[in-house]
Amino acid sequence: MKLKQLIESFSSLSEFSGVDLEMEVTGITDDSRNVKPGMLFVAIKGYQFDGHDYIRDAAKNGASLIIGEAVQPNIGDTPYVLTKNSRKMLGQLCKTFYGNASDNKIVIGVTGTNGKTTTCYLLKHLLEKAGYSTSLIGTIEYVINGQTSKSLNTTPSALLIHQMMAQSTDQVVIVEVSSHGLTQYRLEGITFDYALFTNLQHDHLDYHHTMEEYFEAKALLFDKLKPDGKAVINIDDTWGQHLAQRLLAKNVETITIGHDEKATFKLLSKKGKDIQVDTEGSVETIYSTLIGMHNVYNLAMASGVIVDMGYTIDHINDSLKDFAGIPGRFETLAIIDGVHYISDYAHTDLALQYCIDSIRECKANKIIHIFGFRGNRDSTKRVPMLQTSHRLSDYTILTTDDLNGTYEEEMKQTYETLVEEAQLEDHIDIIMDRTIAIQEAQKIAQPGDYVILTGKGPESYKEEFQMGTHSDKETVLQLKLMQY
Ligand SMILES: CC(=O)N[C@H]1[C@@H](OP(=O)(O)OP(=O)(O)OC[C@H]2O[C@@H](n3ccc(=O)[nH]c3=O)[C@H](O)[C@@H]2O)O[C@H](CO)[C@@H](O)[C@@H]1O[C@H](C)C(=O)N[C@@H](C)C(=O)N[C@H](CCC(=O)O)C(=O)O
Ligand SMILES: Nc1ncnc2c1ncn2[C@@H]1O[C@H](COP(=O)(O)OP(=O)(O)OP(=O)(O)O)[C@@H](O)[C@H]1O
Repeated sequence: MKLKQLIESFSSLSEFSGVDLEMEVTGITDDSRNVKPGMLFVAIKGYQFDGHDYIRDAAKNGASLIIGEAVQPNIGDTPYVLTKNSRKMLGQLCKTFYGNASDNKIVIGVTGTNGKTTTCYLLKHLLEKAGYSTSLIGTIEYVINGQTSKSLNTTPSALLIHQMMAQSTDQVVIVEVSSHGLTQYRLEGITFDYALFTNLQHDHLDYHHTMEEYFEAKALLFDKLKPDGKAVINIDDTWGQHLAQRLLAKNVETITIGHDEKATFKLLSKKGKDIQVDTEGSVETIYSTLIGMHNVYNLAMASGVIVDMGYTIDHINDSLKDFAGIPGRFETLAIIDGVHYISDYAHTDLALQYCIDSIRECKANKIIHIFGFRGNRDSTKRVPMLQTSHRLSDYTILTTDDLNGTYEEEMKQTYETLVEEAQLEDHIDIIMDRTIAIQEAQKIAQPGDYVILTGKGPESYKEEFQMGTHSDKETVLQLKLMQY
């Protein structure tokens, strides 16, 4: 594609003055190692590396044009464009290079602290049952045209996301939208038909610093709605209420979900797993297959979209009958000697509350909760999470999650301090080897008890443990084998 075609939609072309606009651009990358002759290289100042340090490598590899935020480096004949925001520029260029793909599909973005993955999988299932082919880009995997690949980020880089959008021949693309992705312009140039907000809870404050900053990051998704795009907001969440008010003031069509009298998709009551809803005057029941109040919200959010697309609650009920659930989201790993082993990806205080309450819904005798905190991540959520675990479960075992470079001994000391700070004395233990912690739980559990493992979900262990297993599921299945 010629450079002039690539930038013709830009409002200002002054940055490109002096550059040959007739040049052919054969590809775009922000990684010097991937530059091939004729490609355009965008230098990004990152958290780990600075792409500007690799500009000479990119030129040596044959880049036709280099774009960056630093003053012109000495790179011989290779033209250089100075821009204010390389990340944004990367998204804008990719949008045109990959054919404005999101403009021509139904694109649904789901953001919020918790429930993104679950809501996305519910949406995928309900849409496929309605006959739509559906791509999914999220935390667990990327699924494009039925082909699955490993997820690198919940929201991938602008380059990857535009490439996947173009590659997808599916009618719908569902995107899990992280606040990191939004603030890093990974979604620049992507437009949405539906944008969903599940909730905002205390998390990622190592990155966003304050809840207000975190909220504003999430709110950026709603600026990316197509002109006739719609917002779907959980207004039982106070941040959701705030967002809905803001969007309604801007005349953005907004579907509100919640118990509030004013909600467009009103939640009336929950009996067991069944949810009674009022969709603009018509009261119906959704026969859910999912446990827990949090999943009432997730299902209501997905249903809000499906109903708006013209499908009935009957369609939702028929479709839910064979919904298989989601790996590591309240997943039963095994039942050994009458003891249930559950894996859940809860990593906030409220998620833990929902998760442990869900086990109570299953009529558990005793609940043994095993979890840990990630090294070098938001530490302000640790005390409330520990207090919640101790209050709602019968026995808490603190163990290792990903250490992310923190020494195990240091994390152990952190745990000891946390236990002291939270003034917890009984029914709590610290066992740093995650596999041994699970084995110890097995020793004390009785038939009818539940052992709940939170934090890791289906993810592989980053650390090595005594049993040599690589995930909570493998550990539990190994214990089952050892038993018989
Ligand atoms: C801190 C952070 O968010 N980093 C993300 C960011 O990396 P970055 O842009 O800072 O990249 P970098 O590695 O410092 O490199 C800078 C530049 O130098 C270039 N480079 C580097 C080396 C070289 O030889 N040549 C070269 O050109 C790189 O290609 C890059 O363009 O952009 C990358 C591409 O989009 C992301 O993969 C990467 O995610 C890292 C791996 C990460 O762990 N991020 C987490 C915090 C995250 O984003 N999480 C959210 C989910 C959060 C949730 O649970 O809700 C997510 O969306 O995944
Ligand atoms: N609507 C919700 N409200 C609060 N907690 C929830 C909700 N939905 C799920 N959870 C809890 O959060 C955990 C993660 O759920 P899910 O993967 O759907 O969220 P997520 O937003 O995609 O998180 P991540 O991006 O970290 O994967 C679940 O295992 C459950 O404990």
